Amino acid sequence: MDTTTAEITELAQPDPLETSHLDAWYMDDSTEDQRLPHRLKPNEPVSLEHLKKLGVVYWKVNGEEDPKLQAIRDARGYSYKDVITVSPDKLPNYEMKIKSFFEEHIHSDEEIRFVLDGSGYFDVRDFDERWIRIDCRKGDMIVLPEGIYHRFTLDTNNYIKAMRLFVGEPVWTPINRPADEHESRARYQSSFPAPQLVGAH
Ligand SMILES: CSCCC(=O)C(=O)O
Ligand SMILES: [Fe+2]
Repeated sequence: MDTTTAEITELAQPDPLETSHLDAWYMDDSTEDQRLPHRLKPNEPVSLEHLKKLGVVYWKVNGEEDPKLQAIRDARGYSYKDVITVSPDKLPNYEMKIKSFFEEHIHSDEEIRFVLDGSGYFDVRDFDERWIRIDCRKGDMIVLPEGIYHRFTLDTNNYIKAMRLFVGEPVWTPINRPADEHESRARYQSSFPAPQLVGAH
């Protein structure tokens, strides 16, 4: 059965906040192993609603055959896809790659990942610079917007397999912090401005 344009548009909407579950939390400052959860005690969760304000988009996708995947690709123009496996024995130059994934950086495009297997953490900076850790597992699809400061690490399972999507020819180049003068950073800040804190208390 063909999917109509209206159906594609509907399926590609970010999941309704009340039905989505994505575990995210503010990180502690400990310099212990980056693969540990680094939750605050007590835990300070971060809602999907908050992530949305930072420009992070999320869907739950039920495998590669889920029509939602194709609908999202069609609606957002994700023409390119490949699959990356990050684990000590599957990723060439593993140590170097892992190190560069965890350097705080931005990109001049969205970073789109659909987790096919395993798990890992995407960390993004909040408006006030605090690190938010996002626990991504099988079935989670997230988009980090152009210009957001972020990094990635495996968790203690040391394994993730993810589909990477892109509009057109992929550019994976990280622009390491400081990138405050980069045009993608400026675009990010105008698209997702920090909420006005004056008078908030
Ligand atoms: C989960 S994909 C592996 C990490 C990655 O591709 C990246 O940080 O750019
Ligand atoms: Fe990145």
